Amino acid sequence: MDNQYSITCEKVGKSIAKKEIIKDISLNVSKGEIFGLLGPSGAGKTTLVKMIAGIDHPTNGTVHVLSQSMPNLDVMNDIGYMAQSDALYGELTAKENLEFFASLYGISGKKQKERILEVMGIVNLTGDLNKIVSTYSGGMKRRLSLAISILHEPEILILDEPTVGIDPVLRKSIWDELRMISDKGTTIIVTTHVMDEADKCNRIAMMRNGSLIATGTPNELKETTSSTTIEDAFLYYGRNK
Ligand SMILES: Nc1ncnc2c1ncn2[C@@H]1O[C@H](COP(=O)(O)OP(=O)(O)OP(=O)(O)O)[C@@H](O)[C@H]1O
Repeated sequence: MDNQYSITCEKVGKSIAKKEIIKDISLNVSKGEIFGLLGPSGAGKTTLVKMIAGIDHPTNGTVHVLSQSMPNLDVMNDIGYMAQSDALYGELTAKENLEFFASLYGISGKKQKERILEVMGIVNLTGDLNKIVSTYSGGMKRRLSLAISILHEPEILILDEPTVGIDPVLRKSIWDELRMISDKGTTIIVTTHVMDEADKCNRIAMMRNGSLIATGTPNELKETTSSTTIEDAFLYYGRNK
């Protein structure tokens, strides 16, 4: 196994109830990259990231994360996963939510207190630490979910539509946070259907109907298709593949 990559998918396929949802996907993600999976609703982004996160099995092919074949319980401790819908305890405060998840990761005592303050600082929610989560706005919940996913300082961060339903100002602040996290060496996979977000990734894989239609840096994809925007490049590949 070539371990220059943090994540490798080789000929990955997934069928559910005889329907082929993911078709023959191969991709590599390098350490410290922000890798975007871009595609319309139903393209298969969530299904693919669940297999990378080790929550689901491929029907065909292999997924390796940190050189280990997935699913693998040990590697799952090195992964932070933020699902599409927030998995938070609404009746508890943000601090209580963070304490619960920190305990699950075996972070306790002084380290737990420090880390909770650190991640809430990163997502700009320090002043809201003691508020009940059900009183949070949608954007605040998304940011709290992000804080939880990075609590244990995972090497790999998998974010399924982290900015869906979030206004442009908050979206920018989340992207600034992601850039900061990746600069520290964390490998990030992020799914999105927002074309201008894809432009912020180091590399993108464009998905449609369960297949990859193109992979490259945003500039490569635009230059190869003589497009000025990622949206035009996506439309080009959609027409021609
Ligand atoms: N458990 C399941 N049973 C049957 N079909 C499923 C199941 N999970 C996903 N699918 C189908 O697989 C396809 C891909 O779904 P997936 O959620 O991976 O897409 P997506 O690109 O993440 O879309 P979105 O952006 O809307 O979340 C869809 O057609 C969906 O209906």
